[in-house]
Amino acid sequence: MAVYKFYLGHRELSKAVFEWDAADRTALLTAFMLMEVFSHWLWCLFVWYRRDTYGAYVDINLLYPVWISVSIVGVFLLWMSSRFSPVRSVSSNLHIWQALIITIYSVYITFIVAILGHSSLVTGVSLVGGAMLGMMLINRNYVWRAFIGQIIAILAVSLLPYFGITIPNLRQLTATTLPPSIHSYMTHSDMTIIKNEALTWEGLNHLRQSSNLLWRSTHIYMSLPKAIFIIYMFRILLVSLDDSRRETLRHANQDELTQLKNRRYGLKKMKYALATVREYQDLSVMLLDLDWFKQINDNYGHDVGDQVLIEVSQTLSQSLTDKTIISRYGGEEFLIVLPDTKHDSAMMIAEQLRLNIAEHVMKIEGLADFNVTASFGLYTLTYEERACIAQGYEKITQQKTVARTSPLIKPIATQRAESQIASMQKLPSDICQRLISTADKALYEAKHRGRNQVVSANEMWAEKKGGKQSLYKSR
Ligand SMILES: Nc1nc2c(ncn2[C@@H]2O[C@H](COP(=O)(O)OP(=O)(O)OP(=O)(O)O)[C@@H](O)[C@H]2O)c(=O)[nH]1
Repeated sequence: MAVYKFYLGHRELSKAVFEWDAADRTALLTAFMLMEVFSHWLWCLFVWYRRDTYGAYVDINLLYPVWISVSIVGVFLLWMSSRFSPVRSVSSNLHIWQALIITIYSVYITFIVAILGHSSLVTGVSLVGGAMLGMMLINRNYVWRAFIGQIIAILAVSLLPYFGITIPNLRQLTATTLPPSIHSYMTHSDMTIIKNEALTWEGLNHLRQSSNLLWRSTHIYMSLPKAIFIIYMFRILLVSLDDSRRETLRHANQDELTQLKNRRYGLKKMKYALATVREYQDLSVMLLDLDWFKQINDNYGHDVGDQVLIEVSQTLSQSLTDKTIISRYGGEEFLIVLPDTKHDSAMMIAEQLRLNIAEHVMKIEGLADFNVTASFGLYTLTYEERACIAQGYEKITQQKTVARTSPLIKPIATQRAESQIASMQKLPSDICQRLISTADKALYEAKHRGRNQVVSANEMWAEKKGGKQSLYKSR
């Protein structure tokens, strides 16, 4: 078993523990149980060693059978943990062992809780913490059943005295206050002390305080280390969950080959950029497509094609700022969104990118150096056009809303909610697609004009005769 890996940091350890196979995790849980049982055994030893002092608060006659029971459970768990290697190969056996271990532990903990006088601290930590730890390490169904069984058993043990059944208890009862008439409040053991010795008020008080101190310390000793350990394990689990969540998100948003954002995430970021663009800010969109990329694949092979895609992606990332949204839109096509960028600046950026790609020399082992080029289609959505689109869109939505609603006056809450929605949806939902398809038309034109160049859809429209063109009127 890989428990020796505790020298690892908690992040590494978390990975290691949760990647272990089921038999190792069961063995780890057994080791935890064993440590707990051993701590109980040490407590018995301590009380027995100081029996002259603690004999007044602990039932020493009962301590011996308890000690023997704790020892038997300890030896049994020790034997079980040594049996995991053979069990590992037969997985069905492992399930039986898991069920057995958790049942024995539940019965044992119920016994300890009852025999110690139903400490709420020990009960709480054992029930909740033990179940949490168990669920992290072994079959959750077994732990869940054991948890329910333990609750029923602890409830039963607590209620039995009300049905006249007395359960042996290690804790000797002592008076907790000094009433005016001592005899009517004394328990049997206190009465014995009073009969044998002349008990003073201070003596009784001392007895009460010492007893409380012993039992409180016992409950803390039996609960806190376990609670700290379980919280530590839980932290490890959460670290591991955080890591895997981050990893999943990274995979969901990133293109595996180029490490750029993927199409889905690029579009999501673009939508967000459009929703948060400020008044008087323009937004530019570029589509970039490598030229004659099929020939690269055909001439040099798919691996070289992949390498080209990686290097072009690196050139893009290195040439653009963090604010720019760069994503792999398709095979050899990239989508670049420049928030708060005017048309002229966007043209300059695109031209610079084109040069950077064209000047980058592909050095591939076993092949002569070569260069690739790219064509660019660009479109800038100016704030004036955005305002026009938003206005037109608002009119349409208002008309639709009036047609749908009754002439009755709407409640203020509804009006407020509607105006909020309207302000959030200022632009039509297909705006991203429109922007991209407009940039795509410019890209097509760039290919048509001979490739390795930047074409702006805004300039294309300006050059065209016959009326003003715009994103929603250009068909
Ligand atoms: N190596 C590699 N090739 C890819 C990948 N994705 C798409 N391709 C290839 O990219 C090529 C694109 O070819 P075309 O669409 O004909 O474009 P082109 O050859 O670049 O020609 P133009 O765009 O007209 O300049 C196809 O052969 C695809 O198989 C990829 O991830 N890796």
